[in-house]
Amino acid sequence: MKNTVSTLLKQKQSGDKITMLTAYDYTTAKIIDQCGVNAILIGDSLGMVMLGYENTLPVTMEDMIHHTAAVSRGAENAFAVADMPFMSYQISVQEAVINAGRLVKEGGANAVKLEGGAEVCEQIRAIVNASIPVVAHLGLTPQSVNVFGGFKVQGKSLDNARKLIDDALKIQEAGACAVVLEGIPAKLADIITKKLFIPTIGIGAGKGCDGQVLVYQDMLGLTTGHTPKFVKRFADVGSVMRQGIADYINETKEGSFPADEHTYAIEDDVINELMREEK
Ligand SMILES: Nc1nc(=O)c2c([nH]1)NC[C@@H]1CN(c3ccc(C(=O)N[C@@H](CCC(=O)O)C(=O)O)cc3)CN21
Ligand SMILES: CC(C)C(=O)C(=O)O
Ligand SMILES: [Mg+2]
Repeated sequence: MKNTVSTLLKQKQSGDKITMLTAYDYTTAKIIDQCGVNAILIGDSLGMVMLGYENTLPVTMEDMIHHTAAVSRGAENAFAVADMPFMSYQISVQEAVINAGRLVKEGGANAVKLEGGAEVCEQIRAIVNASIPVVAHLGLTPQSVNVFGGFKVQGKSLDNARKLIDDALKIQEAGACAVVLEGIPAKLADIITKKLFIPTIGIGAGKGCDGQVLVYQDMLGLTTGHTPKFVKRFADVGSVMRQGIADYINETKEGSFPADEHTYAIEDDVINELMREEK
């Protein structure tokens, strides 16, 4: 059965932790969906993990629709949430509604996610009024990387923490159905989670949140280089891939691949006739 906004709300109420992972393509979405993950995020992190950009800022609406459509076709049960890319919702409320609508209409998303608090409440209200569920995103909001001066933990000072609590209440009041809390102290996330009736989904925000989200390449050991402190590697799929690819190279070079079982046969009289003609 397809998960919905009310499934997630009931999970908060009953204390059943919400699981969310990112996906950017059909094959991966299908595996994640079949495992029983509650929600799939088509994150604008795709700019970094799928397209190789330095940050999420270059990601376009076309990129998001392309990947969201692929994931939606694989998300049979999981609630599919699509990120609104940088500059697709900041300029005006009208543009925000148009772009949210495209992610649902052309991408098949069940909800959209956008970054920010008080400053995007008008957009949240308008998108929700258009019958599109909105997930908010507070704390280390990666689209603000140039303001933060890097991917830095937020909400450590009293003023900043107060602002985040206030933003959380405001986005809830504006109609958000859930909120991602990213890169904030666990004890602050606990306070916000207790104050809100909508579910909080944490990434680098501790175990007190109503759910967790991770980028799947991070949790499966597919990403290299610096990984944020909040990443746990649940498997080392990167090593499995490297070994499989090394074996393919070796067996192809030495001639043991392809074997008879990977090869198509032809009737003897057909091949004999062909060979006679070739002589
Ligand atoms: N692969 C991947 N995983 C993610 O979680 C992710 C992306 N990409 N791209 C979009 C954003 C960017 N994110 C990031 C990226 C880096 C840090 C990071 O390195 N943080 C420091 C915090 C240092 C501090 O302020 O104390 C860390 O060391 O954890 C955090 C979030 C989260 N998102
Ligand atoms: C890290 C998550 C929350 C995200 O916004 C993304 O993957 O883009
Ligand atoms: Mg994102």
